[in-house]
Amino acid sequence: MTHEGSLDGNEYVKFYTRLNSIVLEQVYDVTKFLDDHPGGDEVLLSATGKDATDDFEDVDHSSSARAMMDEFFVGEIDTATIPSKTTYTPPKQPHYNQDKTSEFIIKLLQFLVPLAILGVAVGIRFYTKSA
Ligand code: HEM
Repeated sequence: MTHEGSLDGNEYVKFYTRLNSIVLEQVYDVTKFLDDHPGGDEVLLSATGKDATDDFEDVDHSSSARAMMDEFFVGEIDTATIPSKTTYTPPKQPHYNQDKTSEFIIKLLQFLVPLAILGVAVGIRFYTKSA
């Protein structure tokens, strides 16, 4: 499960908090709450894609704030499935022919073959004329 990305084509922002021990984490999508959050959108954005438990608790949110969270609850994820590091995989490059030798030979043939045909034609004409 990704922590930031696109859901049904709409951008969404999520953070998650610890729930009973460290096995499961609760994921919240706060995209629609960004503009309405009394603490501002910047703190929410800074808490996305990571465990925001401490950030959330540090503020000492009221019980009504905690009740509001249900609205943005997405689901639970197994911490074991969260990658500790996201590795960058570059997009696949089109395959370029690194070996330029075959390209050179083709170019050379494109030049030499018509020349050879012309040579043969001239040769034939020359010999048939003299005969
Ligand atoms: C779905 C998640 C969240 C909800 C529903 C929520 C809701 C609220 C609400 C209702 C308040 C007004 C004060 C109160 O009633 O406690 C508030 C304030 C605040 N919240 Fe959140 N919050 C959420 C997540 C977060 C997170 C993840 C952070 C930190 C990264 C954060 C940081 C703050 C801050 C800094 C304030 C301002 C406190 C102040 O001015 O005294 N909130 N939030």
